Amino acid sequence: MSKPKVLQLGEIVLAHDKWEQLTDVAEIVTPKATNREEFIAECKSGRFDDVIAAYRTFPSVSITGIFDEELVQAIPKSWRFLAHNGAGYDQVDAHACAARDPPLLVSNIPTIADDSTADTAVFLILGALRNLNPSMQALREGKWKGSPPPALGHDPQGKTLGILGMGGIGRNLKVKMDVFGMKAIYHNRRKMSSEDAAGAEYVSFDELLARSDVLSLNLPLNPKTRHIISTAEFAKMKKGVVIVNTARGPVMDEDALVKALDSGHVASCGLDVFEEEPKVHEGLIRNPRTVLVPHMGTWCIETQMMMEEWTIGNVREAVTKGKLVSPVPEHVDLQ
Ligand SMILES: O=CC(=O)O
Repeated sequence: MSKPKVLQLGEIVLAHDKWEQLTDVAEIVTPKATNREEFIAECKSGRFDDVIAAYRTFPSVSITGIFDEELVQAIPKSWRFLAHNGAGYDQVDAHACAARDPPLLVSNIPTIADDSTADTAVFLILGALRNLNPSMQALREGKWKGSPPPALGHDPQGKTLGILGMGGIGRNLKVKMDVFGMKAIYHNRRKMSSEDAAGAEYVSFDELLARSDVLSLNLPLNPKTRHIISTAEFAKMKKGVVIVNTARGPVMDEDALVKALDSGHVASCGLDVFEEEPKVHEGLIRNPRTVLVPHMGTWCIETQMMMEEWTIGNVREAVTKGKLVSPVPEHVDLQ
């Protein structure tokens, strides 16, 4: 009897053994397509007709494009599960997937990415607060600290850390920054128990903007959070605020950020994510006070291994048991 098919969308970087073991229960197929148009044509050609589950990575969006209604309607009905290797699943329209008949059930990585993403935020907070970028750049250009030396930075001790989006990563970051003496406040749609918020103070959105010395964005990207930080929000912040984003680029209006940096209202920023990755706004590159990292939040061996193994676990569960281990919240009640 032939095995069910699993479609591989993107590379397996580390968990080769676990992926290989999947062939005990499934046949793995890979797309020939290199862009969305070709991928949709390949779906319609019948080549994926026996696929029941797919493994997908963030960069595989270059092959498939967003999993939106058009794509979800083009894939074969046999294809019932989509295991996403990542915490944020903004490249997948969970509502369009749920609305398909039968639904395309989606899973993500629930907590595995919390530590490494929060660690990246710690690095960006310290780098941006201490204004480390100009001297790092000067050193590589053979100019030691540069002449004149860069403006003095600030200590984190005693400063207020505002966390927009107190989920697993926000909470992890809060606990880590306690050690640096920062006082955390947060805003979510709903106030959490003190335990879930790790003791951070709940404030309104406007109060968060007004009180933060460092504002960290830790919320998912969706139509409601797109450009949640823009010109009007920057105007409500303290002069000299530091902005850190390890969530998704489009939660912040990058043009507005560049203007706020140029005017000096925002002192500096630390960014791991950008509005149009891999494109980076020229105004961020030319500004020496920005600390910029090309979406490396989870790019470390231990975390990548765990993320891949977890995602493969979701694929295996789909193939062998017809369900997912960690469906996205919108799909929990669908399986
Ligand atoms: O960006 C990384 C993730 O969503 O896991």
